[in-house]
Amino acid sequence: MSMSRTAAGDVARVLTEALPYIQRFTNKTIVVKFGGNAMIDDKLKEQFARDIVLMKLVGMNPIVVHGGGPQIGDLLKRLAIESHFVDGMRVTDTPTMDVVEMVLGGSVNKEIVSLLNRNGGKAIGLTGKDGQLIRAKKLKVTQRTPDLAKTEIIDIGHVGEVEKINTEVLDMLVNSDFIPVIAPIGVGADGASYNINADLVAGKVAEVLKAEKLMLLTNIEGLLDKSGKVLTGLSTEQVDALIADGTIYGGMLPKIGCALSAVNAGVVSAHIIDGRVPHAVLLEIFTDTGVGTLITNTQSELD
Ligand SMILES: Nc1ncnc2c1ncn2[C@@H]1O[C@H](COP(=O)(O)OP(=O)(O)O)[C@@H](O)[C@H]1O
Ligand SMILES: CC(=O)N[C@@H](CCC(=O)OP(=O)(O)O)C(=O)O
Repeated sequence: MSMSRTAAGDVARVLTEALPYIQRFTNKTIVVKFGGNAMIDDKLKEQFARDIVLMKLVGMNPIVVHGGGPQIGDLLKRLAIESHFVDGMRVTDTPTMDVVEMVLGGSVNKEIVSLLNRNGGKAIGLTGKDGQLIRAKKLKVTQRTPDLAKTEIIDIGHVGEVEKINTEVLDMLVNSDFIPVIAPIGVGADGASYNINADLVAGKVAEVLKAEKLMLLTNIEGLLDKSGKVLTGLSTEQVDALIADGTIYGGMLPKIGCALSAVNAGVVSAHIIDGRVPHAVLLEIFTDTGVGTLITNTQSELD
């Protein structure tokens, strides 16, 4: 197939632009959270898989952590089990936990593994139970009483927080050129299963592996301000103010919380990216045009 001179020029420009990024990120760990909402379109899923495989082929170490909230919601609905959220976390009773484990550890995880493998990668799917990858404990949630007079602890069931990530399993896989695909299910000291928000797992994995980047793919352009405009870059202090005034709420709360704690723990940058944009991952990694919101600890990165 022949190419016009302009098209060839465009391709050459894009490839040249990619070169410094390939050099900068060789051998670096990049944790990508694939959100359940970004996972709905077949074409986007295929493009996502190709982007991850490409990263691996040029020498980066991508690690995928996936969500599956909408997919869990669909099965719960078919089973006529009601579900609701507190601060972006699904209240998880025992029947709900069974469904969460079935959907995240089963169909969703295997679909992503299979997509990566079909596109030339070597992917291995894991839940936090495999090799005790994610040790978890029950998450304690505090909420203000309706009269706002005091805070109280509320029970949201089998929802966990990460206690420890067992990096041994991940190191072993990455050193053998596998792409780990992690479902956000934790295991307690007694073997119990915990439902963990996928953003929180991705953040912790990025922290313990001292990742270069944490990329959170979602179904919105990025972090929006009060007027609905994307905030392209912001520092930790700015985020605190946006939470306090209610601009950040619901599912964005755990996302921002984990992005902040990751950059505070040494991850170079965290990105909230619009997973509805074709090849969003590729654009973020290999081009000068960032997509979405960048959160970093270093002011210079934002200038
Ligand atoms: N300031 C904000 N900017 C953008 N989205 C926000 C903001 N505050 C709350 N949200 C909500 O957070 C959602 C993203 O979280 P969530 O639905 O849990 O995504 P995912 O399934 O990808 O993890 C957005 O679709 C939006 O409804
Ligand atoms: C505790 C909690 O809320 N767990 C999530 C786990 C899946 C998830 O995080 O999926 P998304 O990233 O697609 O939202 C849930 O049950 O939906």
